[in-house]
Amino acid sequence: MLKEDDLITIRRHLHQIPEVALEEVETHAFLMQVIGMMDQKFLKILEPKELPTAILVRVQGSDPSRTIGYRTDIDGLPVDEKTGLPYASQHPGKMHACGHDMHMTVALGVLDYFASHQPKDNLVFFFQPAEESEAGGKRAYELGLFEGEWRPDEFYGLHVNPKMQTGVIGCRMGTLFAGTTEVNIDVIGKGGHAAFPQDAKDAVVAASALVMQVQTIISRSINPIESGVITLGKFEAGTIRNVIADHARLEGTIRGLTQVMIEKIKERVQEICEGIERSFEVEVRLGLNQGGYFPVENDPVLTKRFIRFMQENPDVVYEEVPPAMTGEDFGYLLHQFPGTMFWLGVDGGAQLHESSMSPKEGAIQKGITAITEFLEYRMITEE
Ligand SMILES: CC(=O)N[C@@H](CCC[C@H](N)C(=O)O)C(=O)O
Repeated sequence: MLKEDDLITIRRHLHQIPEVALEEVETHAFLMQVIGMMDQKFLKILEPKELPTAILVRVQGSDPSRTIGYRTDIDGLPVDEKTGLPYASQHPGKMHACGHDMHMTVALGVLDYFASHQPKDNLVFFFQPAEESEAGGKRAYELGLFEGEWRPDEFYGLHVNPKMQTGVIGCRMGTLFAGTTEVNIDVIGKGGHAAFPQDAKDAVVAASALVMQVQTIISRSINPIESGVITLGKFEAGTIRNVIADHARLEGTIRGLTQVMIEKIKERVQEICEGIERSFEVEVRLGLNQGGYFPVENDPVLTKRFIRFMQENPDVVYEEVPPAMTGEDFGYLLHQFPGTMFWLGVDGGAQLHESSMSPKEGAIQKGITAITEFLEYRMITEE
């Protein structure tokens, strides 16, 4: 059985080897190594060749009435780590700035427990590549990885929250996280000499106007009682100060707590792009890709039971939370299977995706305890 010190060693190693979506080769190999050291009696492992960095592990139940799924994501972000930790990322420009190293470690701890304490129900653990982009959950589903004995009747998963106290479990009925849509915009103008703007179609000016107009969608086009976000996090254009740029590239993300909100924002972005084309005499190519990042909607019955268990468990501090504008492709899996997503507090100082985000490792054992106790309780309840 993995002890708390082992789990911390595992987490630190995972933290040192972040890999971005669909490139999680070293992470996959290390996860397989740790899983391989567990008691194998009740385990069956699936390494799907169509999604080579994914791993599914099935734990055979002793008297199963259902199969319960538990998902962790495994990818890192293209962020240059600035924590100064002795076990900081060894992969330049990449970091577990979204805490997936913590997610994996908690999942390994829960799996290790059930590998040596046979559960009553079957369990399926899904080590999922590509949460931050490339929709790994949707890919896995569409590849048929959850068919037959791998099909969960219900699915659970967590996300760390650096703004909550270490080990606190946070959840809510209904929508927990927003749905997201990736936005890619290419503004194509005409380059020229900085001194002769009348002969060019400046892509920087057109793209800048586009950025400012897009920001009015939230303040002017949507009901202020409802929630939406549009962030254009990347703007690239130009080569040198005295050449007017012929091309600008914008990349961003739209977020809404309902699909209706996402559709409304998408429609307005499209209209603004058309307007920019006319007013600046440029071409605007808009790409919108939701991929599977649906709003994360918790199942009413399962989530009520989950919340009640956490509220009544003396080993757990539980907090009711508001919905968050973070996205999660677990939203896609929760559209296919009923389930619950929840936060695990890690008191990490900086926010998710910041280069100085540093979760408190005390959350690992607290998370494992809360989840294993919940799963054991779930297995003795009828419905
Ligand atoms: C928890 C978290 O931070 N998730 C990501 C998901 C990204 C979704 C997609 N690639 C997009 O940007 O639209 C997030 O940024 O919320």
